[in-house]
Parts: sequence; C-alpha cells; structure tokens
Amino acid sequence: MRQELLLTMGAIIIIYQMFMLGRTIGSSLLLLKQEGYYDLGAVEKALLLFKRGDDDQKLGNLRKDVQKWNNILPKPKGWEEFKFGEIRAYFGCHEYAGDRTKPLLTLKDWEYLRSKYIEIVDKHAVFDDPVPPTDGYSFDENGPPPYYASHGVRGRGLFASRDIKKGEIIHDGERSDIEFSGGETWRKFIFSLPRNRACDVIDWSWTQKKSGDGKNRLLSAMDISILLNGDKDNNINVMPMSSISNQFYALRDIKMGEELLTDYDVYETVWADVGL
Ligand SMILES: C[S@@+](CC[C@H](N)C(=O)[O-])C[C@H]1O[C@@H](n2cnc3c(N)ncnc32)[C@H](O)[C@@H]1O
Repeated sequence: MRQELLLTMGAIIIIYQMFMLGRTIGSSLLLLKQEGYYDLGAVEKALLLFKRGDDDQKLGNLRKDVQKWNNILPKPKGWEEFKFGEIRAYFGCHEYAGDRTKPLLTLKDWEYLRSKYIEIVDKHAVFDDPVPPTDGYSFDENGPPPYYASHGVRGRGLFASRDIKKGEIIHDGERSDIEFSGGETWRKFIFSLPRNRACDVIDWSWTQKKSGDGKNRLLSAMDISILLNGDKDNNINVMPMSSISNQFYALRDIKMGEELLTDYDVYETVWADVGL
C-alpha cells in the first residue's frame, strides 16, 4: 500500500516536472521566435532553452542572452532623438563599413531583415517576389536584373552577369526600393537589429526626391540591388535617369563580370529633411 502511494506520488511529481519543462520550452521557444533567434547556433539555442526557467525574471535573462548572442545592443538613453551621425557612431559603423570582407547576406539574412521591416515599419508590407533577394527582384519577364552580388576591390558589390549595351536599363528601384515614413520609424527599425545588420541598413539608406518639387524621401532596399557601389568620373558606368529617378541605365558598354559603379552624389542626401 505504502509502495503504491510512493509510486503514485513519484508519477505525479514526474508528470508535474514534465509539464513544467514543457511550459518552459514552449515559452522559451516563443520568446526566441519573438526576439529573433537569427544568428544563434543549435548549441546556443539548446543552452538557452535548458538553462532558463519560466518566470518573468528568467525570461528577462533569456531575452538579454538572445540579444547579446544576436549582437543587439541595448538602446542608449535618449535614442529616440538620435540623429543619423549619432546612430552610426553608437553602432560603431565606421569600422564595420571599412571591412571589405563582410560576407554576402544569405537568404535567411534577407528574410530576417524583411520580417523585422514588417514587424517594425509596415505591417502590411508583402515580400512575395518569386526572384529571391540573393538574386535581386523581378526586373522583367526574364527574371532578375543583369547583375550578381560578389566581392571586388571595394568589398561587396554588383557585377554584370552578361554583356550590357550602352543605354540599357539595368536596375529599376521602383520595383525593389522600400520607403520609411520618416526618421522615427527608421530609428526604431535600426535599433531593433543586430549590430552588423544595423550598420548595413545605415549604409544602405539614402534620401531622394521622387518629383522635382517633392519632399525628400527616406529609402533603402532589401535585396542585392542595394550593393551598388559608388565611384568617381571614368569609373562610373551606370547612372539614374535623373536625380528624381530610381531607374539606372548603362553609360557605356559594360563587359560581363565588370563591377557596376554609380555616382552617389546624384541624390542629395539631407538627413534633416527626414527627421534625422
Ligand atoms: C549602398 S552601399 C554599397 C554596398 C557596400 N559595399 C556593402 O558591402 O554593403 C554603400 C556603401 O558602400 C561602401 N562603398 C561604396 N562605394 C565604395 C567604393 N568605391 N569603395 C569602397 N567602399 C564603397 C561605402 O561604405 C558606402 O557607404
């Protein structure tokens, strides 16, 4: 009788422990999903799941760990008012920008960036282009634009995937650029990202008018088209049709494998116009 009672109690304890473990794993998995488990390896994820409990404080620790492992910096005091230069300095992007060995973004990286854009910037944004961001976007009926992303002397950049004729349109930002309603949303987005991605988007943002007398817009892109490097004079081989256009054409014949280079000064970047 006593033995049966002990067995029953043992079984109840085991079931209870399994229930608690299930809850812990469930809530931790949910939190990992919310926080973006992005860069975490399987071992880190497993460690996070099993080292933590399920009360608020422990979940708070889990959140900190995920942010640390994801390299998401804590928001500094007064971040809501930070200007462009202050944000760039806070993330230490100068050093990152100078690294010409930065890896190309994987499909998972682009998907993470896009999911954060939907979460923070525009809940109705849809990224359903059949062309993957690692190839660009649907440029025309043949698929992606005539370039691919790779590394060159300027670091990550775009290279002609075939011979291109002078005058050909090679990129249409109307099909791939994304817009931020203003500096406030952009700031929230940047501060939600891991450091490297934050520095990427800081480097990948610009302001531009879309009509002659229009206001300056805050733009970026979330596919390889954003890797177009800038240069000067004779090196420039692609240009926008005008300072208010997002369509780029070839200034001269370009050979397959040549890096595509534009003149960044075509668009006047005025961060103050967009609240930065
Ligand atoms: C739109 S991004 C171009 C893609 C960039 N190379 C990357 O890896 O993310 C603009 C940034 O690229 C870098 N860049 C652009 N043109 C460059 C050049 N000619 N030489 C070195 N870096 C360049 C600068 O850091 C610039 O802020």
